[in-house]
Parts: sequence; C-alpha cells; structure tokens
Amino acid sequence: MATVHPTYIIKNSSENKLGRYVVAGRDLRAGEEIFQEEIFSIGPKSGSPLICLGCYLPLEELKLCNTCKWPICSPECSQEPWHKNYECEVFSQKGVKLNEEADISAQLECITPLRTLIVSEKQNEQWEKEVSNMEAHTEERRKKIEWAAEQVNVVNFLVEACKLKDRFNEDKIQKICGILEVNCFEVITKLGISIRGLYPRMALLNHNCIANTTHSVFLDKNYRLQLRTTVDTKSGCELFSSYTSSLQPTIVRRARLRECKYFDCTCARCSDPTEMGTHIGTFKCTKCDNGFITSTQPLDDNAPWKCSHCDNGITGNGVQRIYLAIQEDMAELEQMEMDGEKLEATEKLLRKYKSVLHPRNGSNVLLWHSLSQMYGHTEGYSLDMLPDLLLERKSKFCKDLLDILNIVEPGLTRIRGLTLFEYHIGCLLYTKSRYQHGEFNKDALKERIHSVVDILKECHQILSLEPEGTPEAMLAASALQSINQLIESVEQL
Ligand SMILES: C[S@@+](CC[C@H](N)C(=O)[O-])C[C@H]1O[C@@H](n2cnc3c(N)ncnc32)[C@H](O)[C@@H]1O
Repeated sequence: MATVHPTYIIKNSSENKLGRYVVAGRDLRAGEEIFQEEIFSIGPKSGSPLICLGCYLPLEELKLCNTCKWPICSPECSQEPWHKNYECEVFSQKGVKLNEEADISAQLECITPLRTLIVSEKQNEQWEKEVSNMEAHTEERRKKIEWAAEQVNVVNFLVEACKLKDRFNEDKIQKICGILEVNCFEVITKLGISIRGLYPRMALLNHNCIANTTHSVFLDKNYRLQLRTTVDTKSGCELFSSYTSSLQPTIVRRARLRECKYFDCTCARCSDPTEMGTHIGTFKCTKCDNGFITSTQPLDDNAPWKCSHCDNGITGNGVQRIYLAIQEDMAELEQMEMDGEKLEATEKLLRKYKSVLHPRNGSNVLLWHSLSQMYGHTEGYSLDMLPDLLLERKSKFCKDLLDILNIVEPGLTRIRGLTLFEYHIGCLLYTKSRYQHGEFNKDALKERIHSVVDILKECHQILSLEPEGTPEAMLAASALQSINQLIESVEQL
C-alpha cells in the first residue's frame, strides 16, 4: 500500500535561534488544507476598551452580568460558555466585582489570562505537552514597562484580589501573559469585533513577510481553525504565516515584530530596499524629477536613506517620523463613519502623499484598498451613481492592488478574493456603459464579458475556501451566480 505522507512536519531549528518550525510533509497544492485545530483559549485583546465579555461588542454604558457583576450586555451573553464557565464562575465565587470607578480597560487585562489558566487545568495534558513550552520571551518582557502594569493588573489581581494564590502561581500567570502576547492570532467575531485566540499548533509556524499559508476560523464550531496553503508548496518547504500586515513598509513591520514578537525579521523582503520591487516603503525625491529614496541598509533602522538619482537623502530617524505621521493620518481616517465624507477624505490623503511617496508606497496601496471597496458601496457613491470615470478609477485601484498582492500576499488569499470581486463590478459596469455609448461592437463586448467571468472564477475559487456563513463564502456564492448569468447573457447576445 502506498505511504500517505502527512501534510506537515514539526521541526526544531538546530541552532535553536528560530525555535520550532513547520514544513510541508509532502507537495501541497494552493488552497489545500494543512490541518484543523480546536482553540485553546479566547478573549479580549490587551488594551481592550469597555466591551461585553459575551459578544465582545463595545459598550457605550456599563451593563453588568447579573451573576458576577462584570461587563455583559444581555442575559443571553451572560450564558456564553467562554464567560459563564470561566471568569464569571471565579468572580462570583470569590465575590470580586468590577470597580466602576477605576480604569476598566486595566481591569479587563486579566480576562484572557484567567480563561487560559482555567483551560490549563481543564486540559492539563494538552497544557503540559503543547502550551506550557510555547515561546513567552519572559526575559525580554521583564524589561518592558508593560511588565509592571501586568504584574498589578493581572498577577496581583488574580493572586490577591481573587485569592487564587494556591491555584495559580505568579510565574505561571506571567508566563501565560507572555504566551498570549507572542502566540495569539486575531479572531474576528460574527459581529466584526477583533479579539485574540490561542491555537498551539498554528502558533508553531514562524513568520515571513511573504507568507505561504492563510487560516480561517469556523465561528459556529467554537472557533475551530483551518490552516491552508495559499500557493503550491513543495515537500520540505517551510510553512510560514505572517504576523503583520503585508501592505505596511519594512520599517513599520520590523518595529512591530520587534515590539510584540521579540525578533528582528531578516526575510528576503525585509532585506531588499525595494521590497521585492514593490516599493512599498519607498519615497519620492523632492529635489530631482525621477529619483526615488530607499534605505541604504534595510535591516538597520538607523541607516540613511538615499535618492537613486541625486545626493538627496533622509535619516533613518526622519523616515520613522514620517511613518509615525502617516500612521496618525490613517488612524484618523479609520475613526470616520463609512460614508461619502470618508471616501473624499481618503482621496484627499492620496493627493497629500502624491509629492512625497512613491506611487506604489504601501500607504497609497492601503488607501487604494479602502477606495476600491468604498466606490459603489458608499452613500453618494452607490453603483448606480458612479460615472464611467469613477468606475474606471475603482477598477484601476483594484488592478494595481492585485499587482502588488501578487508579490507580497501571493496566491489564494482573502484580500485577493475580495479585491477580485470589486474588480469584476468595476469592469462589468464600465464595459456595459461603454457598449451602450457605442464604443465597441458585440464581439468586443462578448470578449470583455469573458474576461469578467475569468475574474469571477478566480474570485470564486478563493472565497469558496472560506467557512460557510461568512461574508466571504456568501460573496463566493454570489460570484458563482454572476458567472452563470454572464455566460447566459453572452449566449443570448
Ligand atoms: C508564534 S512563535 C513561532 C514558533 C516558535 N518558533 C516556537 O518555537 O515556539 C513566535 C516566535 O518564534 C520566533 N520567530 C518566528 N518567526 C521568526 C523569524 N522569522 N525570525 C526569527 N524568529 C522568529 C520568535 O521568537 C517569535 O517570538
């Protein structure tokens, strides 16, 4: 009988610098499942605002669980297992109520560590084998100011206020805080809220700024996770996830990885001043016509940046300040309601960056991404109101974004699927309008509709990999319906 090779193998790096890592156990096709895994623990992220501990929705005014007197928005939410069987049981038994006068965010810091501590007892064997030895970077974390805050808000609170000293020792609590910080992945709830989840096997994957895997969470199956390849992967190749946003420039990604994951990324993308030719971090020279400014040594944040054509340059420090200012602009935009005003503010920011950033700088690409989604779905800019010029603009944002994604997030990724869906809308409506204006004949129309069908087929291939009931899976169904309608319409032409 032929041997069936596993989809993945866990390895240990010999010099132990990278710790454990995961490789493909056999040749894997793009989109193939690598494994599924149950969640170990879940809960609010660090620094969470006031939220319901059942559904995680932000609360404008404080509402309390009848049993434990901690934030809960409704009787149904108080019955959510991850609340009821964890902090609710402890707080109500110990009579520890939320202090409404004190900093609520600081008090919520203990929730996910407490849930994890309780799971470590309930699933002790898994804790011992798979979780207790996860990377926690305790020594590096001890030097940070957050350590002292965690000591007060989590360790002292659980040990002293909740009187759990005999159940959980202080070192274990601090270790869990580290394990959560280093290993958790973002989980988006049904209501679109971002929380964190710990998946011990998934967390064995090391980071690369160009990943070859993606994961989905089955919200209806107690947050079960599925890991998949995004590109064809040869047996023995390392499987990577990305711990950062692929559209951020190297200097921002590396700072984030250093701050939260305690390592300096030296991947091929980080080492290349042009970020694999994408120019996601590049500036435009303000002193000459054709020059672009890139880092002389991208793995050194303090190295000077130089123009390709003249002697102009920026210090490493100057570049960091520019990116901080850009992050502030972006955060301001993020706060805005999703309406026509936000769309116009996004276009304005794009104009503001025109003279200083490379046309394909990641900040521009992030704005294209927002605009590609907003045109057609925003008040004042609905699809039936978009003139051809704006339909063309929407399509161009999508196309340019797809070209960048090909390099930094290649293969069957969610962002690619969603962008393809928007791309098909722009192309189809523009094509129909131009045909009605007599710009081309029936044969050319048929050919263009076939191209839209190809876009939709790729979109369907990607988004149909997502769990049933998710917005992505619904778009996949809608893509399939449109494919059939378009093919029928071409036949009738
Ligand atoms: C989620 S864990 C990954 C699994 C880890 N290698 C282990 O043995 O537990 C994240 C940690 O792995 C290490 N790591 C992951 N990717 C890395 C990379 N590209 N370069 C250096 N260290 C990396 C860092 O120590 C990081 O904090």
